[in-house]
Amino acid sequence: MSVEEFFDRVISVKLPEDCESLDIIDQTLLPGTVKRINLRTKEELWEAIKKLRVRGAPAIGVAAAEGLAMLAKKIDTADQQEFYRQFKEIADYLATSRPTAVNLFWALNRMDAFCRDHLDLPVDQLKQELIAESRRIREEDVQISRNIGAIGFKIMQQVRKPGQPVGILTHCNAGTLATAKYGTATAPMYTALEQGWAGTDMHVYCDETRPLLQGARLTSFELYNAGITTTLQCDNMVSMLMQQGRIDVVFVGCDRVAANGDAANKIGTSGVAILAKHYGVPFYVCAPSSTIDHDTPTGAQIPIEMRGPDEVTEMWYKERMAPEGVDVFNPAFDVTDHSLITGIITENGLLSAPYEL
Ligand SMILES: CSC[C@H]1O[C@H](OP(=O)(O)O)[C@H](O)[C@@H]1O
Repeated sequence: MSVEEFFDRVISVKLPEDCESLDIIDQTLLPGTVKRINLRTKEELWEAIKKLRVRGAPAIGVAAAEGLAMLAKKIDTADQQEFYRQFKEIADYLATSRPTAVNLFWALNRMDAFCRDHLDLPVDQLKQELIAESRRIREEDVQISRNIGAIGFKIMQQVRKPGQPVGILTHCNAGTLATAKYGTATAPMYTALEQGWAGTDMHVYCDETRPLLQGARLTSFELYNAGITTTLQCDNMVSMLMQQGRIDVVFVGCDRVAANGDAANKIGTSGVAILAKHYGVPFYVCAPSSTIDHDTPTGAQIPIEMRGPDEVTEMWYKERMAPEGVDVFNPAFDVTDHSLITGIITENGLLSAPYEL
């Protein structure tokens, strides 16, 4: 299967030409079942984001933009003010689905601003323009990933030991499934393939990423199917991999970068960063500039989504693996201090400390 065929198979969000629904791969069923579902209402889209059927900061942004355009097309009025009232009501509702990934709010705000700036148009024409704007957000995300991939591929070439595949560790899924196409943390790997590297020129170690196992279910699924040498490990095995010298570089995605460079990403990322610092492994955050939140001064102000206990105690087990009623701590993200980040790879270039974003 070619890289392009692979992308076509796993593209996570699609807005069909008729714009009657938003079609997503239900990521909660992966890797065992690749099933596309058609979202037609704001409630279905909200639930899909909340339950991580569509997930990953950039993919959530694209889904929100294209989903909002799809829902706006169904608003039944010719009056611009009434159209905007209903449009804004949908956007505000979608904004309540998840709190941490800033791309959700960035995309909704961009669509809202576009709508307000074009309210002079007849409603039917405005609907088409909103669809076009949402597709621009998608295409921009593809180009953003390409730019991140090009920078990350250069880093891979720099850290590769002679005669060996470059050892890469990643946490969670910041791949094709989390974006419009190339991923962010995986963009360097896919770029390497497009630049003629063989899958055996790199060896990617995927953290399973408890409790929702995005690394096991999604990243290893993506990379293994793309023909890249892939190893899956439990999150508590990272130290040994680094101690054995197997990891040359860490690439992770992110959900929000604060103005001082602190980065929120999937829970467990900050631990990886601390280990990388200890073992002298370069640690890069791959961040579309839309993920950088200039209005949030430090990581301490980033809202961290807290999720339910079942994801920890019983979601993946035949029997409960903890006593009924035990208290469970289940933050979906943590914040990596900027002092632990070697560089932030954005579509506009590689940012290094001190971060003044
Ligand atoms: C391309 S960044 C994706 C980012 O989003 C993931 O969170 P979730 O699976 O809860 O949506 C994770 O933090 C990834 O790094």
